[in-house]
Amino acid sequence: MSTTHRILVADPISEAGIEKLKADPAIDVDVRIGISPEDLLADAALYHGIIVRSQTKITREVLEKASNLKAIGRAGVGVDNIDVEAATEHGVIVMNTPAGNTISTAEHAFTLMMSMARHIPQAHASIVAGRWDRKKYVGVELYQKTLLILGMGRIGTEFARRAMAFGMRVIAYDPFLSASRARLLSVELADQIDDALPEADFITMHMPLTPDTKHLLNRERLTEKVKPGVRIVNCARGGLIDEAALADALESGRVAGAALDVYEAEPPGDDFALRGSEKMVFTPHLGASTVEAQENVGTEIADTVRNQLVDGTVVNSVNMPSIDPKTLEEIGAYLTFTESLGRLAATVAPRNAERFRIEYSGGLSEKDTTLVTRAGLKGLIDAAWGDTEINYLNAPANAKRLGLQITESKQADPGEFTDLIKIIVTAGDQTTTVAGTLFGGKPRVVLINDHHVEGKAEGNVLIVENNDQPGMIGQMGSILGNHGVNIAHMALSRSGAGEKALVFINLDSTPSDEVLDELRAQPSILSAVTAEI
Ligand SMILES: NC(=O)C1=CN([C@@H]2O[C@H](COP(=O)(O)OP(=O)(O)OC[C@H]3O[C@@H](n4cnc5c(N)ncnc54)[C@H](O)[C@@H]3O)[C@@H](O)[C@H]2O)C=CC1
Ligand SMILES: O=C(O)C(=O)COP(=O)(O)O
Repeated sequence: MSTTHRILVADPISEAGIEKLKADPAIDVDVRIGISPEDLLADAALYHGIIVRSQTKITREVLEKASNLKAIGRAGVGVDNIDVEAATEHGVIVMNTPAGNTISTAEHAFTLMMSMARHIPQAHASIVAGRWDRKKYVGVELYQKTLLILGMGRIGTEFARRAMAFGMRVIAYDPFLSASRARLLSVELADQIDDALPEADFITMHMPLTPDTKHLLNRERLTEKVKPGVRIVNCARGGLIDEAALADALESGRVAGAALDVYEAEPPGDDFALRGSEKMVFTPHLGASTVEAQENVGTEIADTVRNQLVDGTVVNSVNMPSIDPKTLEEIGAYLTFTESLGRLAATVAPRNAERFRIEYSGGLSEKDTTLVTRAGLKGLIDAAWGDTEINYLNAPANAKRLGLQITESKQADPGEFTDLIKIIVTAGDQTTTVAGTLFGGKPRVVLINDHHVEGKAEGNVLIVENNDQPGMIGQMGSILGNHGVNIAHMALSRSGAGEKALVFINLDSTPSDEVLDELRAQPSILSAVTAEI
C-alpha cells in the first residue's frame, strides 16, 4: 500500500512548484497562504511537510504540536523564521534553496545602493509632488569608492562582481572566508570588522541573522567606527542593524544614508524610527521577489520536500548531513545494520549507558560515516530508553539530553574483514562491545564482548552465556521447543574448553518472559537476554 504524504504550503510559492506537488500521486497538498498562527497550531499535526518563505513562523510551539512532521522546506535562504533548534530536537529536517535567489537578491541590493547614491526614490517623489529640485538631489559616484561587504557568501560574491565592474575597491569581512578564496575573488580580506569600518564609503550586508550577528552594526560602530558619511545597504536581515542607533547616526550625519529591504520587525510598526527620514531608501523585503527567483526556489523546494518524504533523501538541509541518492547507495546498507548493532549493544549492556563509542575499520573508514554513527546511536537509545521518536536527526541531541558521550574513531586495517563496525558502550566500570560486518551484503554479528561469533544481525535474537559443559545446547533447545519457539540459526563461541560460552540464537518468534526465566533458572546458564534487532 502506498502512503500519501501531506504537505502544507503556508507562504506564496510559484505556481510551478505547487503544480509539481499536485501532480504527484504520493503527495496531498494543502495551499493555505497566510495561515494564521492559531490555525497553524491547531492543524500542525495534519502535516508531514510544511513549505514556507519568510512570513510564516515555525515556532517551538508549532513543532510541539506537529507530531507527524518530518520536513520543513524554506523556499529561499534565511531560516530565522524557523526554530531550527526545536526542529532538530523533534527530528524535523529543515531544508532550504541556497542558490535559487542569489542573483535576484544581489541585483536588488545593488539597485538599492545606486538608488541611494543618486536619491532616486526621493527625486521621483519630488516630481510626482510637482517639484523640480535639481540642487537638493546631488548624488555621489560609486567609481573609486571603497565598498565593505559584510558576509561574502553567494550574494556577497555576486555583489562584489558587480561593484568591481563599477570600479569600486572591495573589502570583504567574513570570518569563514579564506585568504586564497579572497584572492580568487579579487577582494581584500579584513580580519576584523572594526579595522574595515573606517575605510568604507559604502557597506552592504549579506550574512545570516544569528545570535552572533544580531546588531552587528550596533550603536558604537554606527556612531564611532564607521567612516563619516558612509552609506549602508541591508538586504539580508533587519536584526543585523540596530535601527534605533541607525536613526541617531543619520540624524547626526555620521551615516549619510541607508537603504533597507529588511527590518527588525516586518512589517515595521508605527514606532519605526527611520520611516520619516529623507536619507533612507526602503523596499518591503523584495530581494528574492523576481519571476526567475521564485520559479527557481518554488520548484526546487517542491522537489526537495517531496523527495525527502517519499524517497528519504536529504539535500540542502541546515540541520542534517546530506543523504543524496549516491550516499544512500554507498552507506544505505550499513544504516539499518548499524542500527541493529546499536540495539544489540543496548540488549547486552547494563542500563544507564554513559559512553557510546563507534569504531570503523576497513573501507568504511574512508567514507563519511556521520549518518552511520547516528544510526547506531538511534538503535541504542531506542532499545535502551524505549524512545521510539528517535531518528538520525535528533539522535545526537537526545544523546546529550541523556548524558551519553559519543566518540567515533577510524582505522584503515579491518583485520580479517573488509569492513568492521564496533560499538562499545560503557556504564560505570562495565564495558560492552559488539561488532559486525556485512558478509556478502548480509549483516553479521562477529563479536559480543570477548566472544567471536557469526550470528545473523536480524529479527529476534537470544543471547545466552553459560558455563561450557556438555548438554547445554540440548537444554536450551528443549526449553525453547517446549514453549513452541523455533530456532532459525545458532552460533556458538567459547573462550576456552570448560570456560565460559556464548550462544547467539536467531528465533522465529519472540520468547516470552517465562522462557527467559526458565533459561535463567538453569544452574549453568549465567545470563539470557533477548531483543528484536
Ligand atoms: N532580502 C531578501 O529577500 C533575501 C535575503 N537573504 C538573506 O541574505 C543572507 C545571505 O544569503 P546568501 O549569500 O545566499 O547566504 P550564504 O550562506 O551563501 O552566505 C552567507 C555568508 O555569511 C557569512 N557569515 C556568517 N556569519 C558571519 C559573521 N558573523 N560575519 C560575517 N560574515 C558571516 C558566511 O560565512 C557566508 O559566507 C541570508 O542569510 C538571508 O538572510 C537571502 C535571500 C533573499
Ligand atoms: O531567501 C531569503 O532569505 C529571503 O529573505 C527571501 O524572503 P522571501 O522568500 O521573499 O520571503
